[in-house]
Amino acid sequence: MNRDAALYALGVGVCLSDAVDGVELKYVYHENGQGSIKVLPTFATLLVLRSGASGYNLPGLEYDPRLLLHGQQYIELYKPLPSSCHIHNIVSLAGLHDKGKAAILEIETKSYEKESGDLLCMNRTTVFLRGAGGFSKSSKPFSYTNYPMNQNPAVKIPESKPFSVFEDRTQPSQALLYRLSGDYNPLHSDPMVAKVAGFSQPILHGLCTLGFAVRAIIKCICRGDPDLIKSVAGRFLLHVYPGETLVTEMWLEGSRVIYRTKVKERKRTVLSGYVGLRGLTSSL
Ligand SMILES: CCCCCCCCCCCCC/C=C/C(=O)SCCNC(=O)CCNC(=O)[C@H](O)C(C)(C)COP(=O)(O)OP(=O)(O)OC[C@H]1O[C@@H](n2cnc3c(N)ncnc32)[C@H](O)[C@@H]1OP(=O)(O)O
Repeated sequence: MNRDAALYALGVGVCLSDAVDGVELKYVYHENGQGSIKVLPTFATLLVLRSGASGYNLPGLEYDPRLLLHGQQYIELYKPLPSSCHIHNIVSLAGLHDKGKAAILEIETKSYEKESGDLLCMNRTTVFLRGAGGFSKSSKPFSYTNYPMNQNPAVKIPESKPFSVFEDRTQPSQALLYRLSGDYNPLHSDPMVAKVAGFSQPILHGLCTLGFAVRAIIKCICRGDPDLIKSVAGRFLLHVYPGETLVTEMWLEGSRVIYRTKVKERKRTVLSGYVGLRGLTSSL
């Protein structure tokens, strides 16, 4: 897993503009005799891929996998992720909604460390299935959720000036590097597949964009300490093309950071959400 964690870190832009970055080198290299590298909290999103399932199969729900988009991600972290362990996942249905033009499916995955039996993290993945809605009566569209409203990633962005802003340029090859962490969906690598899905070229994985945004928060708000991250919520609002520049704006609201990520070249918001922090004691 050490190698997986380092490969993931490179995929979400660690040391992209500075190969000896003082706060990020620890994610890819263990200096000073450290036994292992530090694992980024958003590495938790990859643990979901270890469930072994290749699709979302729900009897009666038909959809075209080529039109599937990642809609939202919610993560709870219960302890820092170890750099090496075996994972046992428990997967359940957290939500299903008929939006007419689309169906929204929410899958919850709890990841346990096999050796200790400890619950490491929970991921709630929302997928937006374009063209798969309309399976219930339009007078009362079906909607089921099994989690509290305060875990909804949709946020209201403050009107005040952001507390901090961080800019990072993704590489044209970013998705090709990120996919090596295990999400091999051809939407991110194959121009023909991307065209069928409605894009002019392959798009970046939503979880890659989220990884860039959370790294920005760790740098600017957590003073480089990834263990301060308790939860992460993000809603993917628009696709990102590899090579575009991500600008993440951050606002502090108590123990939460509200954030918004824009693509600089197109001046469009692509992601927004919040990050829950633990133990942020000193004033910033
Ligand atoms: C057995 C299971 C094992 C578990 C396995 C888990 C595997 C985990 C891997 C998951 C990987 C998934 C594949 C990854 C793919 C990608 O990474 S795709 C790239 C990232 N995503 C994107 O680029 C999407 C960007 N967003 C958009 O393009 C748009 O927001 C949209 C999703 C197309 C929606 O836009 P639009 O059609 O204009 O919607 P609206 O008309 O505004 O809203 C309609 C209703 O839908 C709600 N909604 C809108 N956006 C979202 C969203 N992002 N997430 C959730 N819900 C959304 C919106 O609120 C509306 O609802 P109502 O208000 O009730 O009407």
